[in-house]
Amino acid sequence: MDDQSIRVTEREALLMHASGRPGKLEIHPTKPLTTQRDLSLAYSPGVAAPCEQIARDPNLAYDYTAKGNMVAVISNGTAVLGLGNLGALASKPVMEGKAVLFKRFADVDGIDLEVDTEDEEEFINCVRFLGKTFGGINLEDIKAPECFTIETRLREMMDIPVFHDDQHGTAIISAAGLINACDLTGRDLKDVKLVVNGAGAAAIACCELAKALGVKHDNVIMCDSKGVIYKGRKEGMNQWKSAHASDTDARTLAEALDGADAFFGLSVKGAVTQEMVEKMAPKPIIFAMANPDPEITPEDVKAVRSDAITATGRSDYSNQINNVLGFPYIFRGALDVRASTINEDMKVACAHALAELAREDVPDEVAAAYSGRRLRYGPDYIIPAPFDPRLISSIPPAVAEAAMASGVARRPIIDMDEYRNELSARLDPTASSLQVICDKVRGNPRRIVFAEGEEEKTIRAAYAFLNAGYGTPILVGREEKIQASMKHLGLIDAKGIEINNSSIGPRTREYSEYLYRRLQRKGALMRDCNRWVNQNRNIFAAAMVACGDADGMVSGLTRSFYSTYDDVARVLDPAKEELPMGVSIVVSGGGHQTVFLADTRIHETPDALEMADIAVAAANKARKLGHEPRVAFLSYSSFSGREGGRCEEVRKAVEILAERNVDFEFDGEVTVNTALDKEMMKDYPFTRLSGPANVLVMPGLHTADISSKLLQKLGGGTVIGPILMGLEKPVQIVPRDTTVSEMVNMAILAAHDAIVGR
Ligand SMILES: NC(=O)C1=CN([C@@H]2O[C@H](COP(=O)(O)OP(=O)(O)OC[C@H]3O[C@@H](n4cnc5c(N)ncnc54)[C@H](OP(=O)(O)O)[C@@H]3O)[C@@H](O)[C@H]2O)C=CC1
Ligand SMILES: CC(=O)C(=O)O
Ligand SMILES: [Mg+2]
Repeated sequence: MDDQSIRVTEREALLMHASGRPGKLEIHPTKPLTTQRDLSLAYSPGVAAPCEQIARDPNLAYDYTAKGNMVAVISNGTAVLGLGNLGALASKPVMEGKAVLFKRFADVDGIDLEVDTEDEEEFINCVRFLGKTFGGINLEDIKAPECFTIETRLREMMDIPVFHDDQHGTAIISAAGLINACDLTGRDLKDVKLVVNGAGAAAIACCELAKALGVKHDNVIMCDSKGVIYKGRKEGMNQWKSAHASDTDARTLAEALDGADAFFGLSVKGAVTQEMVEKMAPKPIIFAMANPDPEITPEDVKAVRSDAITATGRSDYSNQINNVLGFPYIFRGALDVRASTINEDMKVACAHALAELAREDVPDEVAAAYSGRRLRYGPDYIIPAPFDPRLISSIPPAVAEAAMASGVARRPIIDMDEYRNELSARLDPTASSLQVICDKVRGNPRRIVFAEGEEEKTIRAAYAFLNAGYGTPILVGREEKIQASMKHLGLIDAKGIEINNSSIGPRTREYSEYLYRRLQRKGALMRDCNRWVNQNRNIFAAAMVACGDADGMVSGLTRSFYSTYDDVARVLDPAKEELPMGVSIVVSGGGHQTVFLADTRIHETPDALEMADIAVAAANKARKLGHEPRVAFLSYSSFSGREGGRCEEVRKAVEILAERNVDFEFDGEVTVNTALDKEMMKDYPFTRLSGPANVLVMPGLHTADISSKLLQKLGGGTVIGPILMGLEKPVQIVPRDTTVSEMVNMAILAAHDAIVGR
């Protein structure tokens, strides 16, 4: 794996799938269902009205139901990744995964359906009769040759796009990669000698699209498990393989690869050896796309051919040729024009759009996300990376335009620029920004000390932090106890974790002296400092950070926030001209609305000046995470003019900010329902806020803390934080009910602060 690789263990993957609500999906209603009236509208009797309308005009299903944004991911589990025929049920984790990728990358509502039959006819009937429910059908992991007949017949029968992702998704991405790899190695597609290993769903489709783009039939050799598919071969053949049989003397993959320019691996792990690669033409193009393990690893290629361009299907190497770059965006474009099908023109348009995007200058936000990697068009960057936020606004328009031009769009898009804007707004910038943060930390690993190092949750978080490549975790605690816990937890290969016992650590004396210098005139004796450093793990950890032995610290699992914070405050000061405070990020609406709440940590009853400072710091944080801040100072009334009490204090904060000439919108005092509602805001046409607020400055800590926790417990949103800000060194204090993932996230945020400053 390359320097940026994120390693995950089997155990971590199982824990992730089993934690909380099992699996990766749940369903959220989009309409309120709280009152009798809601029920009467959404269900009987109200629901009769849309039913009757749709019975009269089936197109209205797109207006009155979720059909138009819903894609079924359907499999029978006969070719699960490269793992073989695992059956319908065992394919469910992959299908759930594809469904969440639809949502994450293109805001398409994916739902997985596992159909328990290997009988073609039964499968076809099942999908066909379910078809009315969906705007599109994504067939997945169905083995060849049945997949060809199944898809062809369903496409004939159904009036919505039916797309076998392993065929066409893979074909589109590999074609985009091939176009660019040829460009970089000075080859013309018509001269490329291509070897395809595998003759199943993915391989046949990749080969067909490559030929459609200009690769000559006579220049392609396809192999399957029995070797080269040559003209006249009888064994293990079918009509789809026959169409690609070549006139060649080569009989083995090794013979086929001798002198070949390019290789597509769509077969199984380890099918290619270094000796085979050695015999390929200069600057060979090697796409080893079997999942999860490629036909040959990039390391093995590099050891024998430093001139090769390599790609795999995995996210932990450069050049990921995986259909995740295609299916979310292809369906997005197809659904948005209500395409009746996904045709060749749409696929070719998608391949070209991907290839072109990789050649464009990579904007800072994307470059930051992959810091450490060379993200300039070249051998290590032939195809956009999956987290590139430009994909959503670049690929669906190309697909939609091709659908319109080829006459399969049932609702053409009139204003393409407007459409691009709508597409960008579909992605929650918080998710992309957090990804940027994670990748930045992986490119600049840091040392993070976990004060409660003997706790199982902490040990698991440290292990995950290490394995994901974020840096070196330091656990404060007794070595034997931590080692025993690691053994009990089955955490192997944890060599990169450091353990530091506060009472016998090599630098304990320096830490005590440091503390004494700070506190000697504040009533502390040297022996107090010795005792604190030896016995209080928060003080010890904070001293490590203060003395430069760690870049940041995480604690909070076993004690209340305030007792942890008080310990830390004995060792570390607020940053110069900054106010220590907490910001909680609330992501709701299925990831489509993000608000920042502040101060959720420190100031019990902030005065006007403090509220103004809190607003500035929270607005900066929002901006760093990709949101243009609109700050609302909250209260229980809107622009009431009430004198005295909190309302007046809040209004004063607004006045202070007005005098400061800040570069973001703000206003108040305002109630939270007005602040978040464009319509209610219209009652106050004079307000400085041009849209719903996304930074909410709370009038006091009680309301801040209670509302953020209520949102977390009852609101169905995700609450990140509170993130502690304004200390001279990065410290994060997690809530006692934190999860391992949240703890890792906090460690990442501490590491990120250490890299970029707070
Ligand atoms: N990176 C990506 O985006 C994608 C990657 N893939 C990967 O491609 C592979 C195939 O998937 P898919 O087409 O859906 O599966 P299929 O079951 O349809 O096809 C598998 C093919 O692999 C061939 N094969 C098996 N072992 C060997 C071998 N040792 N040498 C040569 N060929 C062999 C089989 O040969 P035979 O016909 O003789 O049985 C068959 O033709 C998987 O590893 C999958 O993960 C698939 C889709 C997307
Ligand atoms: C990526 C994918 O779809 C597969 O490997 O089957
Ligand atoms: Mg697949």
